[in-house]
Amino acid sequence: AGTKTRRVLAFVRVKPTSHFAQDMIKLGSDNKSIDIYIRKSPRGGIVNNTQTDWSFKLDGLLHNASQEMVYEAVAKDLVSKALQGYNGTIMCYGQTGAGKTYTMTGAASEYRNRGIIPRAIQQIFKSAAEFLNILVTVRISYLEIYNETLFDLLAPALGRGCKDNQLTVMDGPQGVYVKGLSIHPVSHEEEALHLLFEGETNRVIGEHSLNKNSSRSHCIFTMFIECRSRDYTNHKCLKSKITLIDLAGSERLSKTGSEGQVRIEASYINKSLTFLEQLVIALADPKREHIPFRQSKLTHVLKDSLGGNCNTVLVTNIYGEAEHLEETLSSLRFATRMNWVTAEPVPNKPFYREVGTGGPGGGAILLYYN
Ligand SMILES: Nc1ncnc2c1ncn2[C@@H]1O[C@H](COP(=O)(O)OP(=O)(O)OP(=O)(O)O)[C@@H](O)[C@H]1O
Repeated sequence: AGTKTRRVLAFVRVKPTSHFAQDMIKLGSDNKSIDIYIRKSPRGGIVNNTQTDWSFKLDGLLHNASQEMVYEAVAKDLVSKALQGYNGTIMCYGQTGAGKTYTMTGAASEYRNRGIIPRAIQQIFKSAAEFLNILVTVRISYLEIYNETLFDLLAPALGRGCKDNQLTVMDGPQGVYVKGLSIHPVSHEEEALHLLFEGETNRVIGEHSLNKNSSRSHCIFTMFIECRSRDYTNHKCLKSKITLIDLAGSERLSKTGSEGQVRIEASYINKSLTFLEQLVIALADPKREHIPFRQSKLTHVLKDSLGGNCNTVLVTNIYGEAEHLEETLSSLRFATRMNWVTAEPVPNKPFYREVGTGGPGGGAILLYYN
């Protein structure tokens, strides 16, 4: 019997605009393809040398889609699978200002504009409340990678750049983890949202010509989920994690007019995204023996999420305007590279948890074994 395989799902979300370049960007009527046409320019240029037409196949095109529609298409199934023991990763990639943070976290202005993270939190706690015999526990961490340094967004007191408290990526027997990163148990939706909000306020935000509130870092929000029977004589547990990643924006330095610190940040961002791309190319090649996970902090942290046993979804955020076509093309190329075939994820194995005094959730002494 052949091994079952699945693809990493690739969605593209087009930022709403009144200047959509209809003659250059054609969206497939089935919402599963995008064609790009670029007229040859006598001056040449990066995209104007030989090829003028491109066609990209996707798992879903999100155009004029509400936050709710995006969540339904991209995240809902992955989150319910997580409650059945499957790990899940959703990652937003794209040009600066194209809507990654809007997609992942959302806009605070209106409740209906909340993004994937708050909706995933809501789905988990809503499902947990509906499970009669299963107790769900959730823990949260929020990591930021800024200029190749790791920061704990939920423990700002440790200080940005404080040498004594540097976090490090470690390869452990249960996979990759970040040593020193705080992990917070949460028992209801509001508590989780509060942590998300706290982390958001600690992010590094910069301003440049394409985005007034530009995320200058990669941010990784992780929910560690554990499901166990409410029947205390049965200590079987099922563990999974959902990793939600808002990558820093790819950008051309000339376009954003960046200088000084912003320029330094941009070169770190671009370098780590290039390593991410190299990683994705290596993962997609079945003949490749060496997978370059350790090239950057981002690729190392994402080792399990991208290379491991995981449902993975990529959302590529693009602009619809002609002036951004070159970056749009490069983002779409990344999206289709990401669309590689991978092994079918399997649910994590249940394990037994010995509960000491205090009972489940109440300061129990915990021992893990498979
Ligand atoms: N689909 C959308 N609908 C409405 N507003 C949007 C949408 N996408 C993005 N925006 C708005 O555009 C602006 C830039 O978006 P956002 O900050 O999400 O971009 P980004 O890709 O995260 O950029 P960076 O990489 O610079 O952080 C924000 O004001 C955001 O609210």
